Amino acid sequence: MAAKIYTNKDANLTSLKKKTLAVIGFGSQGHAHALNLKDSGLNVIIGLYKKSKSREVAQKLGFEVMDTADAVKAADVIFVATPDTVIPEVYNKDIAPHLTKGKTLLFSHGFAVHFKTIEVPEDVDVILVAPKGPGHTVRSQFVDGKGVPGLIAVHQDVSGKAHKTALAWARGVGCTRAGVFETNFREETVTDLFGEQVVLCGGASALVKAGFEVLVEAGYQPEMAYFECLHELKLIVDLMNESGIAGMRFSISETAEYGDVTVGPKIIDASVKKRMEKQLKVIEDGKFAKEWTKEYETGCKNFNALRKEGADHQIEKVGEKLRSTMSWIKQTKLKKGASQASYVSSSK
Ligand SMILES: NC(=O)C1=CN([C@@H]2O[C@H](COP(=O)(O)OP(=O)(O)OC[C@H]3O[C@@H](n4cnc5c(N)ncnc54)[C@H](OP(=O)(O)O)[C@@H]3O)[C@@H](O)[C@H]2O)C=CC1
Ligand SMILES: CC[C@](O)(C(C)=O)C(=O)O
Repeated sequence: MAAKIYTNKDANLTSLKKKTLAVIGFGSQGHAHALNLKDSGLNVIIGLYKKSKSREVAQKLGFEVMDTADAVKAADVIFVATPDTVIPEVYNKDIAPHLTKGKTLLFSHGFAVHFKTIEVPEDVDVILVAPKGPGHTVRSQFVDGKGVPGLIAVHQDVSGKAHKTALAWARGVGCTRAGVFETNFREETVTDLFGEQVVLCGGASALVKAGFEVLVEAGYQPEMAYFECLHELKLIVDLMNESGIAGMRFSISETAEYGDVTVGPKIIDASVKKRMEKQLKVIEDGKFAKEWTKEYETGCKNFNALRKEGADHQIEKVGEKLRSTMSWIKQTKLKKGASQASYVSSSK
């Protein structure tokens, strides 16, 4: 049987009305859920640590900001929106001690629960609402009257209402405008990690950079390489997003289409697929989660070096120059150390 896709007609906000919703962390997902839920008419408070750079941003946006433990005490539903690696310390210190019977714990990624970096008590509901898009897009789409599709899952249903709560939250953040699909924590966690590593973030950026480098190293202008390998990628992906790969092929030239179907599979060939399968196993058996947790716990030395290498790449400098003439492209100047929530689409 085909899986049900929930939309606005299947979901209402009733089970969240008269409840206090705490969003712990005010970063990419946190600010988006908090603002969208508030604009949906719900009562949202923010929990942060004392020195958080996002306290002031959240206050300016009209939220009551509390210390994490106080927000957990005051709330009926607690959305844990801190980085996955930080969840264990925040959870053990400020969340778990105040998780009384009847409360609901909510995540937007199943990492901590599935890989058991935390232990949840038996007497609370544990649910997942995972928008399938970056937090800033969850907010900007909502402000535009649209929504990012999402996943819901129930890990623990003590109240018998966990599914309803998840659907109501998905409605409040705008996901049911686009479509919500039910899954479980394992499937969400594994597929999300696979997608972001192999295709969406890791795969796409490595493909773009490799194409850029091949052209530049062969003596072509970096500007040409940028347009061909990065700028136009969005335009092609937009067509795929609107009407599938077949729809994209309808718009491109026949010459491009012939090259697409004959050359593409030689570049992304069976050996690439084999490595994808291998990475899926690494994710499934928890090796990736272990590696990432260890990297975080030992100071992120390798991660920071790779981040710097990426930020210093020639493609970033060329891109900044070329984007400056296209006023309709949002010119986000990323300030090191700034709150994720400082790049925010305004309230309705
Ligand atoms: N980024 C995304 O689009 C997506 C994220 N997710 C999931 O959402 C969750 C949050 O990730 P993301 O939004 O990227 O996180 P961010 O890094 O953008 O934001 C994390 C927030 O947590 C705050 N924080 C850090 N330490 C603490 C603490 N000890 N107590 C309270 N708050 C703290 C940070 O404070 P400060 O502001 O001071 O830095 C920040 O506000 C993760 O589970 C992630 O997997 C799921 C789907 C997509
Ligand atoms: C693609 C990255 C993502 O999985 C997402 C925006 O959904 C993430 O965790 O940030």
